Amino acid sequence: MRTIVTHSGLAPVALAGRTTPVPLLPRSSRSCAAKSRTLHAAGPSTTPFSGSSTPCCVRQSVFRPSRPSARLATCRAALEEAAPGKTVLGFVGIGIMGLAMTRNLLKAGYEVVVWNRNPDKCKPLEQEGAKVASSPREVAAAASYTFAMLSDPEAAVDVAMRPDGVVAGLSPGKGYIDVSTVDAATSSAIAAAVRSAGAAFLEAPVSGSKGPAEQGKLIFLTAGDQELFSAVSPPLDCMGKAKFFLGAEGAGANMKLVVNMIMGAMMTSFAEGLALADKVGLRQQDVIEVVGLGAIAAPMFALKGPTMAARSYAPAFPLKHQQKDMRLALALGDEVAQPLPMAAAANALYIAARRQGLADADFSAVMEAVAEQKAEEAAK
Ligand SMILES: NC(=O)C1=CN([C@@H]2O[C@H](COP(=O)(O)OP(=O)(O)OC[C@H]3O[C@@H](n4cnc5c(N)ncnc54)[C@H](OP(=O)(O)O)[C@@H]3O)[C@@H](O)[C@H]2O)C=CC1
Ligand SMILES: O=CC(=O)O
Repeated sequence: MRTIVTHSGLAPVALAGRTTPVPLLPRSSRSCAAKSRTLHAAGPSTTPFSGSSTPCCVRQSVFRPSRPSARLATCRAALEEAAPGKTVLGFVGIGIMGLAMTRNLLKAGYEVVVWNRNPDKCKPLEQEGAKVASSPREVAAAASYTFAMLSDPEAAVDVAMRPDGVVAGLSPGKGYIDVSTVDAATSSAIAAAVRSAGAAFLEAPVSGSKGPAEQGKLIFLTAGDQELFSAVSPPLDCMGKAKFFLGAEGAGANMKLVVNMIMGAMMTSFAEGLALADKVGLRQQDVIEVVGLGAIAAPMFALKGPTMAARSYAPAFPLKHQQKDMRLALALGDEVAQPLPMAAAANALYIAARRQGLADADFSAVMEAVAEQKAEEAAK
């Protein structure tokens, strides 16, 4: 696991312009930490647990953090480092990602309490040793640290704030880690509610899809309460290969939107290339190979190219979520007057694909918004 703190170092030394390995992982997480490295980069400092310092690159107007004094007043209980056999973890949102991530926590020996809106999705985890709760509040009440992996801002707010939501089960000494992809304002609103219950908050959206989630190779883009980041480093290490602490909440959400905006535009460009190649009589497989050998080679093209050529889109990253991310990134650009014409064009294609009934297909199904219709569909 690589840990990169671009905000304030967990170790005293931070070097600008390069990253330096610092073995900082706890003994209790040795089994997961075998794959880990800890790296620190320069950045402004903050008070641990306050989440109150704002890196110069993140605008207050974008993520609207709650008042630092309020946080310091409510977040005083010390957080114990999570360890298998000692710490109960919670997980709400057992979709494609939540299922794989919870499995890795169970495999590492953690006791995990889970909840999902559709309870059927918890059944495989129950068979693997998880306890199933009847509400998000019950999860948070039973666990020291509760993770959430939910579709979108609306779901994230609802599961946190509803009467039997996560916040109702929180108290001092507990923490809430929202790993969903949401916008900074949503994350800040949830953070404020969590802190008003005396608990700590970490936003920790992930880069990496179903495969990396299954393999424990996600990249966590975290921000918020740094003491919580330290406390949950062992479980993060079980689920991921790298983790960044980026500062006050909002920075992780913004980083995730930047990364996924790039990914979304790359995918539409790739789909257009495959479609054009087909139109002019080139073999798509040859295009994939040529692209893979040159400067624009990307793991995503190598992974998705063959299935796109086969017009097959089993969902790993649902298209509706990629379109949500484009929408949120465009709103962020709007807020800070950053033109994003490529992202806007790509977003229009994802919307077109949604209209074609492909919201639940993999996001590579944006291919269908640009490619020649399949013969059987054209015949309808
Ligand atoms: N799949 C991927 O490759 C990646 C996804 N992400 C992000 O992770 C998040 C989850 O993605 P993924 O697992 O793929 O998505 P899924 O669609 O598989 O899962 C979504 C989860 O959210 C729950 N949910 C949705 N709406 C509500 C609601 N109103 N109340 C309660 N629960 C709700 C669903 O419950 P139910 O089962 O009952 O519908 C389900 O557990 C998204 O924010 C996505 O952008 C990030 C990185 C990679
Ligand atoms: O959010 C999706 C991903 O692959 O990362």
